[in-house]
Amino acid sequence: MSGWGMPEVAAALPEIANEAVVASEAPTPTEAPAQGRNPQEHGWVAQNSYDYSAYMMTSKELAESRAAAAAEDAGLGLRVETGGDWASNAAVYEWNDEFGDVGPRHPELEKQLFGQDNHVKSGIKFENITSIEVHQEGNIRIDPIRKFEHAGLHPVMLENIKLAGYEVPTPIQQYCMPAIKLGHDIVACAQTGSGKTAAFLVPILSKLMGKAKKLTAPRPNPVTYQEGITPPVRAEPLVLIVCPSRELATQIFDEARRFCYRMMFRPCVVYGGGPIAEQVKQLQKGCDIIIGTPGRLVDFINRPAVLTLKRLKYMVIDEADEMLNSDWEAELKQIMSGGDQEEGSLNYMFFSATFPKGARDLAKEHLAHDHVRVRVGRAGSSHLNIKQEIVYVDPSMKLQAVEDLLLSTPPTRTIIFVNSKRAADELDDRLFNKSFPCVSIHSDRTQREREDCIRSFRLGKNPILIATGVSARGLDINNVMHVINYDLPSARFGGIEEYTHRIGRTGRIGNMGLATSFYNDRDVDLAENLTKTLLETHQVVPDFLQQYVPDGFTADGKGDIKTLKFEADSDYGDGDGNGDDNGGAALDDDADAGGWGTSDTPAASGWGVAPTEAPAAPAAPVEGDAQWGATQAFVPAAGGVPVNAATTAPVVPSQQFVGVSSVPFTMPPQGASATQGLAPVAPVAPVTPAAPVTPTAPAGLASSQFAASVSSWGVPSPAPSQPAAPSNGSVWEPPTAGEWGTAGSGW
Ligand SMILES: Nc1ncnc2c1ncn2[C@@H]1O[C@H](COP(=O)(O)OP(=O)(O)OP(=O)(O)O)[C@@H](O)[C@H]1O
Repeated sequence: MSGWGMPEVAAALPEIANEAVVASEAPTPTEAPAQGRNPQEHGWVAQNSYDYSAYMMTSKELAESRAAAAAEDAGLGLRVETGGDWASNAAVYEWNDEFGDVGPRHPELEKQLFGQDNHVKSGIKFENITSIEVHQEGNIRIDPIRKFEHAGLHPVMLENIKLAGYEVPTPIQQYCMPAIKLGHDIVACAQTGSGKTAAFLVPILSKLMGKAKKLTAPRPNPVTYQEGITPPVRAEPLVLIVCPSRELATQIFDEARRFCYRMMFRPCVVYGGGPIAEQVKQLQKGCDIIIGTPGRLVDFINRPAVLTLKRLKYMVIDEADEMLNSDWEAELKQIMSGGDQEEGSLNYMFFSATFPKGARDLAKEHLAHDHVRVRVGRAGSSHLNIKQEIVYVDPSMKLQAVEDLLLSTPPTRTIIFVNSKRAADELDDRLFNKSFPCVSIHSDRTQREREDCIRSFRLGKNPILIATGVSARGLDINNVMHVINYDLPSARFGGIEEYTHRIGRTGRIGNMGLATSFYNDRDVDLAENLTKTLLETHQVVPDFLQQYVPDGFTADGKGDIKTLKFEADSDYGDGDGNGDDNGGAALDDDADAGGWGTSDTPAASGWGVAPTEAPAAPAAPVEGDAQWGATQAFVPAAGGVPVNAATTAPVVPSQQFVGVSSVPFTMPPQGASATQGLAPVAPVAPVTPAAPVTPTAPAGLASSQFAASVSSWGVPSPAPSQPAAPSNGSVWEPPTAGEWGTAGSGW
């Protein structure tokens, strides 16, 4: 991959509209950070602890306190929730019966919906998204649109698209908009962060708009509505969107709130954990678009006085491969055909960034014969805007490694993935006690805690989020510049698909991002697919993965990526006359290359109503435990100096088996910190780097720009007999002048 220059990185770290968010009450970490290892000295904001007292409040007390918090957010130009509490109560455009076809503007709401930081803005590498080859399969071929203006959208929808800041449609949107307009069912696969939500929401709403008054169910007029007095109505939605996690459901709801602006469609969201009574109240005001997690949807489908699907016109299954895995089978069956919808008059749509063959076969059972199949790139592929670093970290060294990493990277919103709830709790504790502004989320947390956590991460109050993989899918948060796989997903639980979803939390919609994954000998089951993924996206393959580089590729990753075989190819075998057709900009005449993705077992379940998580990984041994180290365990001393655990003597460079070092990371220029709400990066004295490799500032960059913290994080097994060649990412090298990592350096 070509190097990223500092100007690009600086551009990827946008200007801060609102500088520092004042830390509420600085908590007292139980350990004082060691000299030079205080996160605040490295530009991270002070910690904001959870307000646990909020979880003990009555609903009334909570509503008051939330209203105050919402007012504070409003001051920052950020999202305001009416009712001041649950995400499901967020403001929607309320339609007055007096309106004609389109409602008048509402400046305050407009600011809330389309304001500065409420969703991810497209980045400077947008063309990397738009230039990916698009493949169509099956009998129906769609002529893509190249501009929103060519999609035959309702004028108010075009205005909303402008308000959202979208200029050109992404490839998946180019195909889905005309396909939906023509009335086809769809199965669609496109990279993370490539605008799949708008690809279905925009054309569906626009198409329904023409017949809105005829199609929508009667509802109370919001102007005269009085809670407890106005008789409630039954929700009779036209569109149902199912997705696997509560966070994703509320996020799609937010997108629906944007695109329903000035239209008569009223969106609602239902999800587990939130109070049913509140959600019922919303449904009873009328609901045309319902978004939900499977368990809660089934709950409501079983209450026909509250919800009926008899008017339904569109059913969208987002994160379809996840939803079609057996963990959700009963719920999905009931949602898809167990309500009172008329199957024949319904359009089904399946969307995901990964789509193993087993899931595609299941999806076909619901799709009309003449459905449209479109995929952007290979199903499950990642894109070039995410720089992927795989570093060897002995399990006993992970904590040290993650600290080093956080101290040597610019403070930016960072998501750290772990494989179990316990690991999330533990890592949160450890980092919090070292003064890192972190929060954590997993399925054992109450819904209130989950919403608070995401909110505080979104606002940049706590810009480090520790999460189990269940949060991987769909989360779309502005300026997440770094994803760290503290644990890599095991092949049994999500494997390479989950890896793709996790790293896809950064580098969205043309923005650039970095994904650092800690690899060790337990991750061998992922090694082959991981290596192919690195090669496919022109990333550096480190030494310890070289043995998985397929024939035809050189050690530095050169080779024909079309020859990379991922397990499953086109759904249409040879000889059926319906082969893969490339509808994208550049023709790819090798239909076998890439294909739809792997046919691995479906990914582990998300965290809707019946979450099942990957079982806890075997407990990591205590630091220095020889079991997980290779021939030597290097224990970095304070300040990151590697020492030999056995002797505690500093390691002499020529003796050491170099694992992977934390490579100094050039700090962005002042004022270009990535995280809204983060304190501006203060110039800090670099942590004194020491043997074995002394980072020297590349010419043209002041050494104070480095937050250097060099340590050794373990040794790959089998350990190389010689220090690894410095060309493949496993040994630290100073970045070349003006570059933020090159193909030859660690970062
Ligand atoms: N044409 C566009 N131009 C600019 N921004 C866009 C466009 N389409 C969508 N976006 C924005 O891009 C971001 C990512 O979109 P979205 O969440 O739909 O991605 P996705 O493909 O569903 O990703 P994932 O697979 O991770 O769920 C959103 O913030 C969305 O508002």
